[in-house]
Amino acid sequence: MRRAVSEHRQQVLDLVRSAWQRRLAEGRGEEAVPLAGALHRVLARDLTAPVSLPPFANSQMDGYAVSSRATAAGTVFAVAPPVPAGRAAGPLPPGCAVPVMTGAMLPAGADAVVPVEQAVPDTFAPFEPGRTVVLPANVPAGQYVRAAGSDIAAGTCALPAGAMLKAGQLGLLAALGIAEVPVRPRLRVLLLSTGDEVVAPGGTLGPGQIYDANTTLLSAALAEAGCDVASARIVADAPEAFTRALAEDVERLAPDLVVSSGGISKGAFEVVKQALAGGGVDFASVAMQPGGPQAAGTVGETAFLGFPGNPVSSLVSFEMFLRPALSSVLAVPAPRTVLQVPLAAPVESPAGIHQVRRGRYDGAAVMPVGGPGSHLVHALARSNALIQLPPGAARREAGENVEVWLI
Ligand SMILES: Nc1nc2c(c(=O)[nH]1)N[C@H]1C(S)=C(S)[C@@H](COP(=O)(O)OP(=O)(O)OC[C@H]3O[C@@H](n4cnc5c(N)ncnc54)[C@H](O)[C@@H]3O)O[C@H]1N2
Ligand code: MOO
Repeated sequence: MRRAVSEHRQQVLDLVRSAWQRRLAEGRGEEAVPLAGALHRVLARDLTAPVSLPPFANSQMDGYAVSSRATAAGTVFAVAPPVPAGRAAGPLPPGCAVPVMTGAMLPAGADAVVPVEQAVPDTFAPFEPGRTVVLPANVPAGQYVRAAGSDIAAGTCALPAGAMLKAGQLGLLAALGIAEVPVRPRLRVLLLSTGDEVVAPGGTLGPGQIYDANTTLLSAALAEAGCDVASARIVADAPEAFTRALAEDVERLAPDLVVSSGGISKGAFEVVKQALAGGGVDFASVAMQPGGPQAAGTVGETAFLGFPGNPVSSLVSFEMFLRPALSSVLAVPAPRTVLQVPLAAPVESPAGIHQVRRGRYDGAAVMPVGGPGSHLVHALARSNALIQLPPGAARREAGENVEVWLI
């Protein structure tokens, strides 16, 4: 009896949730990272602004700082010495306009700025005593002034716990002078790619050997999803070697989750199955293609997921089971965008199985790329969408709407 996709997804979700709760219970729920290393991390707690932004009233334009009240009475002003950037402005002398450049501190007593284009003359000349400038009458108070604290006031919440730190958020923290950020830890994952036939890229292939795609593919998928891939290596097709490598790496790296690829189906040399069957890991056949063979459970106290060896099966397993669990438990990564879009060409899928085809979505329709085969990495690389074909229909016609996940 094949296991439903939903049932396996629930098991993976439960495993990830327990792994995460275990991590939090050990008091490893927060870490401090330098601002420069905080991209795509999640804020662990509310951050309060230590200073106001802007920190002082400053000019929004290159122009003349004036007292708005003085512009009601007269339009000719003596030009005072300019305020250099990064220096404190002195008080506004009576009857004067002070040249200020964008961002310069406003002199005390000035409450408005007239852009230089609205002045006569309309360009700045080097400072010289005795120069005058004509400004428009009745300049409104506050014109082109960026008031202190008008963006954020010191002592208020700058970012809430759970905020994803992207360019805008990191820019705010930098502007606030915050150099170190408390972030949630990443799920620590250990990756083991099994197979006597697989050789690391750059190595020499012997007869019957292929390059190891899964270590790179799954490391990238996990990293993109915000996980910390603590170690990723190839393990030979020998159960003792696998058990030893697993025990060593778990001891050394204390991962929250172990992910393996290969060695879980029906062959004579299924290393993961041979090493772990009869323990805390279930070996199941999920009604999904690719990604039918699946393993899930715990090794000791560590969560364990075994993905099938075919590279597309590995990635589809990650997308269908692990990634949604990470989104749900850790709030990172953001769930995939799901769309209902018309098929650009008909597709057939086996009865009773949830098939996941790769496709290219062009903004209007999705075109299946390559066939259903789970070895088709070139087709995968040309795709930007997973086409979900749940059991129920053996054939979908061009123009029929299907669910796609943008990847
Ligand atoms: N009699 C049956 N045979 C198979 C079944 C089945 O139900 N009955 N299921 C098939 C399905 S579906 C899949 S998927 C695979 C899964 O097999 P395993 O997870 O045991 O994986 P392996 O046999 O180790 O490898 C499968 C395939 O993938 C290649 N591979 C493995 N690792 C890598 C890697 N790191 N980089 C690139 N390619 C890799 C490997 O050479 C094989 O071609 O089983 C089917 N068989
Ligand atoms: O389920 Mo396998 O993953 O067809 O290729």
